Amino acid sequence: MNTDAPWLGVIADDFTGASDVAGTLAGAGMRVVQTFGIPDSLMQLDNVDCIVVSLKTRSVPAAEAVKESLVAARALRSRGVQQLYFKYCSTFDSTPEGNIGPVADALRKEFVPAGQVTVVAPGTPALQRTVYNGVLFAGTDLLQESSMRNHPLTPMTDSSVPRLLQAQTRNVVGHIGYSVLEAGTSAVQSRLRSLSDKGVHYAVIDTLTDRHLAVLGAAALQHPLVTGGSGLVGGLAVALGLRDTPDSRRDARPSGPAAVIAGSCSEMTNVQIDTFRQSRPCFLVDPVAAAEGRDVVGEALLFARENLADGPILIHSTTTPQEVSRAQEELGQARAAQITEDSLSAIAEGLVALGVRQLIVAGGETSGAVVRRLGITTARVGKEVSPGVPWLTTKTGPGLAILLKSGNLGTRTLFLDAWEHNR
Ligand SMILES: Nc1ncnc2c1ncn2[C@@H]1O[C@H](COP(=O)(O)OP(=O)(O)O)[C@@H](O)[C@H]1O
Ligand SMILES: O=C(O)[C@@H](O)C(=O)COP(=O)(O)O
Repeated sequence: MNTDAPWLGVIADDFTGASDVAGTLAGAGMRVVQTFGIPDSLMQLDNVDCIVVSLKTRSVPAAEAVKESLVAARALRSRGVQQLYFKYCSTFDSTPEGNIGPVADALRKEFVPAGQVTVVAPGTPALQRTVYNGVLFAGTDLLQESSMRNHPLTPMTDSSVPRLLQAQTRNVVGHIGYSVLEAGTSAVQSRLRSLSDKGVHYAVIDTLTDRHLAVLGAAALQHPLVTGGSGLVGGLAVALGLRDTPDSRRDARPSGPAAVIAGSCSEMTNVQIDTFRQSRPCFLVDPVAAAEGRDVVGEALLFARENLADGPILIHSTTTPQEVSRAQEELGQARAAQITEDSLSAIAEGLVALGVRQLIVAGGETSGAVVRRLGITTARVGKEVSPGVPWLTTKTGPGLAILLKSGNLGTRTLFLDAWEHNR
């Protein structure tokens, strides 16, 4: 695609979710740039098909999330993007107050013609997230019975997407079942029109397969605003017919000393750390000890100095749900998260000063804290190591190959073998 203006402008509510969507678009042959924070008008973002803006708005107060998302959307529109995409988690990570509903409401109000329904499609089959009769599944588990029920910041205890969204908005939430998706694009378009005519503002869409997402992508291609997980951007790309345009994957990526920083307490991150630990050294950062005044940053960097020369190292606060509860009881949820994020981002800064040039960060909030601390504002999106997990090459801040891993994404050996994909 060679028009001057980018086709798609994505507003992602966390940094790993942004990487996920950026990797999906790059995998579909798009030229993608990922920004961390809102791009100002001077930022060079030329010759791209998609701009993915990473925000850290999933767990902040709703009013703040709305304000930032609107500014991001306006910045994207001022660069001529044809379609806006609000990317939230495939497990609909949110609280009863938001922030998915309030942000979507605000974007609708400014960018969607009155009376047009907006698509809501968290389902991302490539990540084993499917929506059936409006109910969200993570693999074979109902969302509320999956490990997401124990998330430190956004525990998910209901699986019904219409019910979750309706609690967050005064707008009317409807649903389109998978049989309509099976019937094809015209059937979906006509059902979307009929929901609009009935005064419905949001249509939660069943998505069980990539074929459903391709059908939905074709049906929603002309919508000024689309919302969902990373699956639907793949559907839009298929509908647009884009394949194999020259992309950024030939960028030379930095190599050199390698480290993992993990603040994600998700099930898969725990498994990935257990796998790494069998052959490589790990260091645990305890937020309670940090709150008591222990120099966890200094200790972690001493560990790094002693081990970096031998190969990748891992520094984590990742722990079991029981240990997270213990820290939260001691410090409060917000303070435990803040201390952890502050410690891990200071450690990341120290690691870069020690010469680390390949960095994996596990966890969306954690990635937000680390990337901000390192002063990185843009990155070119490259090879996916596994679905939703691409290497990025920083264009500002320290020259790094950086991989931002969502809590539950990636294979169990990711921390050991991702480095081979950074070539
Ligand atoms: N040991 C811990 N105790 C309490 N909170 C923690 C601990 N380790 C990490 N956290 C916090 O849990 C949150 C994990 O969220 P995030 O980084 O987005 O991971 P994920 O991608 O798995 O959702 C972060 O705010 C992090 O600071
Ligand atoms: O949609 C997804 O599953 C991911 O892109 C995502 O947003 C995951 O968030 P974190 O688990 O908080 O990294």
